[in-house]
Amino acid sequence: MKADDHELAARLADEAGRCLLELRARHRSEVDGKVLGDEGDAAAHELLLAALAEQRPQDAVLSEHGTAGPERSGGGRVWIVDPLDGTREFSAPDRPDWAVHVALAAEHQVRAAAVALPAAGLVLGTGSPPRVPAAHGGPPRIAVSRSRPPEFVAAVAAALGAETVPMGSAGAKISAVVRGEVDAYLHAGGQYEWDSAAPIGVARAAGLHTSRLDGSPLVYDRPDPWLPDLLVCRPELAEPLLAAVAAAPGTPPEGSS
Ligand SMILES: Nc1ncnc2c1ncn2[C@@H]1O[C@H](COP(=O)(O)O)[C@@H](OP(=O)(O)O)[C@H]1O
Repeated sequence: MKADDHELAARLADEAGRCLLELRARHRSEVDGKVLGDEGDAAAHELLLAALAEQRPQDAVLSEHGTAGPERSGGGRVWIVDPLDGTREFSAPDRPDWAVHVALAAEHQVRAAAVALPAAGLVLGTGSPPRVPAAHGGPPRIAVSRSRPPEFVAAVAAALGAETVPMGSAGAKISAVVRGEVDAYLHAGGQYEWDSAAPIGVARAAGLHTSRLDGSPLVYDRPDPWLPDLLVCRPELAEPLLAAVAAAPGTPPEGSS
């Protein structure tokens, strides 16, 4: 770990977020959503890869849009980045639920991370971990994908007397747990390491529970970046949520990789 890895993660997430905001403002009325999303993905990816090549030339990089730097070597330093998480939401007018993810993993764990929420003017990072607000006291609120909520989530919510809150972007949903806007985020059905590495790093640093849906730890920098399910929640909800997931019909088989 270098002393300023936390600071670098936060600065790069912020810079990529500003680039995306500027692009979105400039092109909003001219191009369709798909083109805007593709341009945003490419611009933020190039910015992050150029900055990491300059600042950390000896580290490997795994981005949603390609790899760079030295080969990944089981457990070495690797930056896992998602230049634009929530591309669909970025491409829609005025939606705030999209994010930039920058994480550094070593020994298969996230060691430093930052998530920019550019539309909210926020960067959450491990350098000064956010404080999770006190529980709101009402029924638990579970964030789920807007477009692909897991089928079993209704049964899980019913078991806990919880309500579900559809939202885009894994980073925005995990940040919503960190910020106390919801109490949990549950995902199944598919995702890659870059979708969760940075926000999971921030959530852990903030003291939240993070795991796979079978309760096992989230492991990063594996040869195959497929990481299909996860749970982030307030610590007191982990046990009841994991039990409800295990009991719900149609949940992923244990340890599904
Ligand atoms: N079943 C699935 N398979 C692959 N990726 C998925 C997925 N469900 C969600 N994701 C990815 O996870 C991120 C958050 O999705 P959602 O908003 O539905 O929760 C999105 O990343 P990108 O926007 O970076 O592509 C999306 O592509």
